[in-house]
Amino acid sequence: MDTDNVRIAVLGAGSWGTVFANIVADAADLARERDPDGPAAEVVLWGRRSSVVDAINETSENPDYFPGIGLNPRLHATTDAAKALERADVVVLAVPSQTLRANLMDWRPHLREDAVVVSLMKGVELGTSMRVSQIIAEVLEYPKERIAVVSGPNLAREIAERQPATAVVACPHEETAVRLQGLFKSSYFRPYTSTDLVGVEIGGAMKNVIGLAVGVAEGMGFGDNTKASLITRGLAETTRLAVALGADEHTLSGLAGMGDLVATCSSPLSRNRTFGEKLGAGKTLEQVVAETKQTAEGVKSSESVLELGWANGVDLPITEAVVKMMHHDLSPAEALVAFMARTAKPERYGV
Ligand SMILES: NC(=O)c1ccc[n+]([C@@H]2O[C@H](COP(=O)([O-])OP(=O)(O)OC[C@H]3O[C@@H](n4cnc5c(N)ncnc54)[C@H](O)[C@@H]3O)[C@@H](O)[C@H]2O)c1
Ligand SMILES: O=P(O)(O)OC[C@H](O)CO
Repeated sequence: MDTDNVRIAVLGAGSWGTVFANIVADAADLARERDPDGPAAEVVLWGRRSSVVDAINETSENPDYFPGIGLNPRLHATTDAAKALERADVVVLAVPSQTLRANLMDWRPHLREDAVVVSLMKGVELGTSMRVSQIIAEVLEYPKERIAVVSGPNLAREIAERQPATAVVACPHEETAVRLQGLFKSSYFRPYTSTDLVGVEIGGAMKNVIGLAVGVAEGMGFGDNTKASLITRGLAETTRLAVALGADEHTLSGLAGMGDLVATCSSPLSRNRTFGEKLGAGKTLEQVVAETKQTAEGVKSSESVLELGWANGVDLPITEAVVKMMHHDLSPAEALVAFMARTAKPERYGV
């Protein structure tokens, strides 16, 4: 991949795809401002719905997700995936993790053979327990040098408002991560690089599951001690799984681990935390599902994460409680009793 006149396609015009495309367009403007004769990046956003795509092109706004927030006027959108992917050097994926495999099969014929593919997704596939980068590698048959992930404390709405934020761009091939970092760095978005793809992806997927648990605690009326306990033990659980899968434990105390966990578990903007909160406050699962219009990845990924834990001999008690509440009719009150009755242990993350 060359950074000269790079064409970037962002696939998925939901909340994060829209905001990320905007970051990249703003980053390109900044690069142009600094070096008017230098290379220029061009960004195109693919969305399913023509009403959203038309609004972005005509008003530089995504009225469904961020009414009233101006997007970069250079950001162009299309409903034609083939057109978005035409000549795209970098393809950024922002659809729900559970639909990705089918989406990639459709998009595969239009992808350039040498494109770099970047996942913004925070989930683990049901049925296979594959991380998103593994799905990409399998479906597209791309080498690891051309598959990257961006993750971190990135609540889309705050970044739509151009509030300062940080993230991690991870790729086992450091050179790719550094090139992407250059393309994604704007005045308000600061990406760091990492080569620990596994740690970054597991951190992103598991913070959604722990966010659900913290939301349930919030909904049940518990205070900060309970939430801090879940966050801290949630991080221990996340680290345990990530390390068992080959990650560096330090990644989990970074932005894609603790950083994202804290943002998700503290913020009313988090869909996962909000989902859990409604359940904890007494709504039925059916009611909460019906009210949730956007992707709350942790609901489905809790099951695949738990299976990943079982397959690797890793105990994931918070994840297990979440799975029982989300999929096996265990009430939040019953989950709490079972959780607190567990055998006493030392604090180390490894147990
Ligand atoms: N929203 C955030 O703050 C945020 C931040 C970082 C990462 N993420 C991650 O980004 C990913 C996308 O989340 P989002 O927040 O943009 O979700 P969203 O629900 O806001 O948007 C999802 C998008 O995918 C589209 N979509 C749904 N089903 C589809 C299908 N079958 N085929 C193709 N497209 C489909 C929707 O139309 C929508 O445009 C998730 O993995 C999420 O965890 C979200
Ligand atoms: O709204 P959530 O719970 O999907 O979280 C959004 C981002 O992943 C926070 O970093």
